[in-house]
Amino acid sequence: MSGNHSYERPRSACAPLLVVAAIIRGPDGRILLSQRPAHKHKGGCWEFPGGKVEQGESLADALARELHEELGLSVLACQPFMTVQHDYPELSVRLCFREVTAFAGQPSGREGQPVQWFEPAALSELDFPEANQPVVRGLALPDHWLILPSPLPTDWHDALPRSIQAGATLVYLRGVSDQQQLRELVQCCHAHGAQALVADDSELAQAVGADGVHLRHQSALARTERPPLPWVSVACHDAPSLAHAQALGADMAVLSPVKATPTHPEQPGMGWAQFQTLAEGTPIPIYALGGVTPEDLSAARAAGARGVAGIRAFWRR
Ligand SMILES: Nc1nc2c([nH]c(=O)n2[C@H]2C[C@H](O)[C@@H](COP(=O)(O)OP(=O)(O)OP(=O)(O)O)O2)c(=O)[nH]1
Repeated sequence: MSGNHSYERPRSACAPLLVVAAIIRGPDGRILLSQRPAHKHKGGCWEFPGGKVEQGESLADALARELHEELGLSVLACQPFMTVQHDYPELSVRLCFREVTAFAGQPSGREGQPVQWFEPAALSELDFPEANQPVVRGLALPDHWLILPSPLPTDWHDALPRSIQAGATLVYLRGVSDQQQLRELVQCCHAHGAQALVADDSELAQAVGADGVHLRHQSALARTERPPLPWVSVACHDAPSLAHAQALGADMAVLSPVKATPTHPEQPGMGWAQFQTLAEGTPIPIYALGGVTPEDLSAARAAGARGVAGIRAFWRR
């Protein structure tokens, strides 16, 4: 603990500092960041432009005010991205990220701060405040995640590319035991710009050229270390499994069931309110699964999800 630090305050004594921060993409897909002034908390780090929400102010009003003051931009439309709670030793923050989908004006650092557009792939190399890590990971992930129907439909050569083109650029190749067929599925994913995960087995993932593994619930609980692959996802159902996913250093978690599904009608699902409580308490990108469709994306993001995942509703015949 940094006992004499000027930001110090007893953590339990007050609510976290509420901050709103913007993901702003230019027409070419680059992302706008500003550099924090040296004298401020996390000085010198790159940040998503934004700042503290004032007493009685809505998140949308705070975002509009901050982007106008700091960058000279007018926000025309925005939507929730992720919400991250983080305890710095000296300060707890609740960062509400918003994706600005339309804006007017040419951004400039109106408070003298450096402002720069970055390629999304360059973000992982930058020095950000620690609280931003889940968002930086989340920006490299898609809104939709496809779980392969099992048994594999015979028309998969047509349906898989169509499903990827519809937005599911992350595909979990489950239920396929034939290595040659898995290899073909991975190649099909890569040829159409998607990344592919296989269940649990890192050696199998490497053998078939997949990008990572999706750890099923029991398999994740049996592990104490992250598999050595670029992408690791974990199937979660509750707070302990999400905490375990975080401890493993997973890049994302799939939290289910949100709603009842045709295959498990007896399970009512946790609903969006419980989903939100669990998702916002876990600093990794979370996907909503269980009775959700691509049309649930807005509801899922409003509840703190990075995106939505599913089987049949995401499979384009
Ligand atoms: N804006 C922003 N703040 C972040 C990010 N990540 C992160 O941990 N923070 C923290 C740093 C600060 O403790 C807090 C933001 O407070 P701030 O002091 O910058 O807010 P502000 O712009 O209203 O500043 P001021 O008017 O008081 O000078 O949130 C981020 O990506 N963007």
